Amino acid sequence: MAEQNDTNERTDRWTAVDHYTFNHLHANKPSATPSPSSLQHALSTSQARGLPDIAVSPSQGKFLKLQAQIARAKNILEIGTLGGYSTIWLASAGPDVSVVSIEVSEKHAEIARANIAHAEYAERVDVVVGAGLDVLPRLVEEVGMGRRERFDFLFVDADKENNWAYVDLSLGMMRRGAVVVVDNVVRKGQLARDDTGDSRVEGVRKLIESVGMDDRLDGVVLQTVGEKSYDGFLMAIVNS
Ligand SMILES: C[S@@+](CC[C@H](N)C(=O)[O-])C[C@H]1O[C@@H](n2cnc3c(N)ncnc32)[C@H](O)[C@@H]1O
Repeated sequence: MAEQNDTNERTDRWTAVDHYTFNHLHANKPSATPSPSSLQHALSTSQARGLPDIAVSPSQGKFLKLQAQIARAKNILEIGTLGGYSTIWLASAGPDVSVVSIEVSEKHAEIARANIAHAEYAERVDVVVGAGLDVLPRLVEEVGMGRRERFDFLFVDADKENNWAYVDLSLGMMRRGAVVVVDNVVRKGQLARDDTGDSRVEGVRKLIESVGMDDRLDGVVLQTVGEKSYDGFLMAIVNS
């Protein structure tokens, strides 16, 4: 029965709503930023180069852009670049926005840089190749030495096992009132189970429980459905 979704898989209805709304609110709008053609280019070159189809959806990308604008973010940190699709959305939050995006794969980073350049954001985006756990301490040191500004916005979308380590490390270089967004935290509802044996679910549970115990952060999880199935974001604000 079409209206039911017992397996939590994507449905045509969720996809149709995403397409309908995104087409009206962005893709068919002449003034849309980033340009729909640059977004499509990023997705099609990523697919042609064999990257997995695990970028945020168009509507989720726009949500990230709007969240960054609401936070008046100028310095954005992203962990997990893939082909640069979400990076392009984040860079589009304003002409004075800079993005540092950390990616462990040299190949992904190379594709991302080309996609970001095609979208005309290369001057404001630095794709850093390396494992998040190696790169973040270097950035913390640079911020501590005053060689780099504090970040206003963090988007975490890499290996889920290290979600909390990424947020914990990044807090040392974020300003008070900064926003943290972590993708893929609901995982088709597996989040509420403690017996999955899935290290990614365990990574997300550690994130949720750690944020809940940490007075530096105030957070919430929003469940989402859409063309990328049933999942959700953790959003938090940095209190201190
Ligand atoms: C879900 S994809 C990112 C999607 C991208 N944020 C988007 O929406 O367009 C996850 C990316 O994280 C990268 N990654 C995995 N482990 C990592 C690590 N330890 N450090 C940095 N990046 C990592 C993967 O290579 C992959 O490109």
